[in-house]
Amino acid sequence: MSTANPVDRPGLGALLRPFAGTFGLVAVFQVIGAVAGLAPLLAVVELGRLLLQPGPSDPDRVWFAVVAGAAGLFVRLVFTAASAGAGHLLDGRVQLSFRRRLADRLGRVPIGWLSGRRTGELAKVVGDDVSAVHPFIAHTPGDLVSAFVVPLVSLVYLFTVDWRLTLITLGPVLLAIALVPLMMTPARQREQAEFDGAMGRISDSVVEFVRGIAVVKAFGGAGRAHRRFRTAADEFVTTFSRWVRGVSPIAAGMQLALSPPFVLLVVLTGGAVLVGDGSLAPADLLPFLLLGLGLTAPVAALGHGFDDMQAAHRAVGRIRDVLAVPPLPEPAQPVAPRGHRVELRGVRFGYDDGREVLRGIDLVLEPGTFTALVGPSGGGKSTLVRLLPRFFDPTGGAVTLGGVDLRDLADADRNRLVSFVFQDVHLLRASIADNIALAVPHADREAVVQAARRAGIHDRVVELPRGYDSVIGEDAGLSGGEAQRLALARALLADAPVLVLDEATAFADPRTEQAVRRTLSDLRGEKTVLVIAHRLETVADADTVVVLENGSVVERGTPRELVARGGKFAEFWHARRAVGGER
Ligand SMILES: Nc1ncnc2c1ncn2[C@@H]1O[C@H](COP(=O)(O)OP(=O)(O)OP(=O)(O)O)[C@@H](O)[C@H]1O
Repeated sequence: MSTANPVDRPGLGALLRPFAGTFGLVAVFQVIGAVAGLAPLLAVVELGRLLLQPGPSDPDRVWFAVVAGAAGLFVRLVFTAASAGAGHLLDGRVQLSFRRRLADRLGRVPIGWLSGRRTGELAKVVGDDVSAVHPFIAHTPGDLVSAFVVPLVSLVYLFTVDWRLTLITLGPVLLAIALVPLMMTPARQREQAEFDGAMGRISDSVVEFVRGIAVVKAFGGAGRAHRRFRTAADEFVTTFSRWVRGVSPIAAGMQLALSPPFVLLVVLTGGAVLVGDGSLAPADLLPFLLLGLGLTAPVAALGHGFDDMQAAHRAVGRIRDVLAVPPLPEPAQPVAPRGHRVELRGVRFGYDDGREVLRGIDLVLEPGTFTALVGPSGGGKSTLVRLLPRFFDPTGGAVTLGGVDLRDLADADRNRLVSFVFQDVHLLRASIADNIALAVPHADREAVVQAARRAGIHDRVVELPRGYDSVIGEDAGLSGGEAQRLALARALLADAPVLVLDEATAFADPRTEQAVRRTLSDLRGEKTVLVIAHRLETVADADTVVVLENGSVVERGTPRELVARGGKFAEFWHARRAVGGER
């Protein structure tokens, strides 16, 4: 249910713009360091020339060459270290900024979007994906810049020595570049796409298998699950060999062309011919042998770290996807609610697939009333109740609270007025007491215990080794139903006048069912309750029953009226009665 629209994705350039100055500095340092790195090579060339020439050599010039070479080496060390240091500091700042932006965005996206994602998926984006950007920021720009500048400077120098041998020295690089288009033919691209697809299918089948391992083991489907993986792996082998067959001759050709022995062979052969016919001084061959090897660096640099770059590119894509999720618009000037009457007017809603799940709902929840929502599975009940705490905004119509559209209400007002208990309860790794007192952090222990009692979870809590101080996930593991009752205690302590809940599993434990039902009926008149009801007792207690089918309200009225009417609700009622009034 990604709501990310590619058009809204912030570009990498926009994300990195605030750091352009530092990027520039890193690149300049790197260039100075890399160019200075040529000095020792040129010093060796100069020394070669001086020492090889007939007669005694000028000691001043020899010393100058040695000192210049050493100075170049020193400058190279200082500037490369400065560039690496600045690059890593920059990386730290970029990662911090990405994480801040992600945290800010995640704090403002619809709760419904968050609850539709696995925690691990978002943790990966904020953690691993941001870290994967490291080579992109700290290494690649500097490496690439120097990989191009150094050969360029070398080429200029070599041209001044002998243009013919320069062209010969460029031969291997040109050969490698000429092979690049062969990597991009439609056939190669098709093979690459098939390869990526096969990789994807393998990881999907592994994830599916691992995720479902408990179910697969319990239902004895291991053979089938393994078979999916085997099929994906077999298919991968075929695709992989086809890909390798197509690409390896070209890759090998490029590697050969760029390899030092081949470059040396070309330079020596060309040099030998030119020296042989007397048009090149033997000492002039030296710079070509030393600098010629460096000319292949840019092409090799393009290949090196390619996987890291690709991984970083994909990671940035996922970061941009999250940053592109439209946040829930916040009112510029929040309007204060008057009371807490809830009204849904012509509410329509569809998830990202575009299918309408709510098709024009009109519903009023008067303060202090108890409304039960019933209807067939998939009718839209959960979607409807989630609109009240603004998990999503309706795509049409409006939900108002205290006469104010939820979109014009300050978050704090909404949170003060509406609390909810749904099935996907999130508990913090904190004490039971802190979890219950989430919305009221200063609540005293007595109030916490009172709320827990009303939610039917107190007896279970005191059984735990450290009672209310037991830390969830460390001292205590709670069942789904227990977690929901804890969430109910949280909601009761928050004491919001509107309570929205899904009773599906809240009452799973028959021992506490009575207590919770009693609490819910105690709330009559005190709170506005909207409950997705699964039990006849709950429905029977309701002031109003609303039957939701296929996204529309098909019946509404008191339970008695609806049974008498003999429609959908009466059908539901009699069917449930027939199975003993249970779910
Ligand atoms: N996050 C989602 N993304 C896309 N479609 C969804 C999402 N959640 C629910 N739906 C679809 O919306 C429709 C209504 O679902 P909803 O959960 O609101 O129904 P429900 O009446 O609460 O069903 P149940 O009683 O089975 O919980 C269903 O067709 C469902 O497939």
